[in-house]
Amino acid sequence: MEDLKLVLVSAVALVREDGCLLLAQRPEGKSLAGLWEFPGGKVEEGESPEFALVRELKEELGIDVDTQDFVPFSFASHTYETFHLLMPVFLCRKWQGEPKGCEGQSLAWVTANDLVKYPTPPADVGLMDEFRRWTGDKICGEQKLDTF
Ligand SMILES: Nc1nc2c([nH]c(=O)n2[C@@H]2O[C@H](COP(=O)(O)OP(=O)(O)OP(=O)(O)O)[C@@H](O)[C@H]2O)c(=O)[nH]1
Ligand SMILES: [Mg+2]
Repeated sequence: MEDLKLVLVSAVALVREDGCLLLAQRPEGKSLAGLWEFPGGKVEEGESPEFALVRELKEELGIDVDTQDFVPFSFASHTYETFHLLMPVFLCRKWQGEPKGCEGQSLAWVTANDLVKYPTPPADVGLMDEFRRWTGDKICGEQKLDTF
């Protein structure tokens, strides 16, 4: 267990003006295929998590983002069978372009309430709960969706 390699993956909660969150479905042939995840990918040698995310969002979704528009949200630390995943998750509400599944993956804009209908990788379960709470706080705190 202690011999597992640490894999650093950078991911993002892209939140639309109406408060919906973008989920991407892992394509056939990849590990955890069919499960719904935060867009992102592995941080390569010499990259910052933010830069890796800018690159991944261009490759996977065809959108342009500015690292200044990333706000740290949370992170996952999860032991899989063959590696340990450390995944910072940023929040981002501003980007250029319309997200598309550039690698053949399906995309879905999901309300916080509907997140339960989208099965996620084991590492993401707590993060989805956290996102739901975060959204609930925004609405219950008399702040309307347009202040997201
Ligand atoms: N992007 C992303 N990866 C996640 C999430 N949750 C989670 O366990 N992972 C795991 O993180 C690992 C790396 O993600 P990835 O497959 O997106 O990496 P990548 O884009 O660089 O793809 P590649 O390695 O095929 O080039 C995978 O084992 C994946 O299952 C998540 O919410 N988003
Ligand atoms: Mg990826």
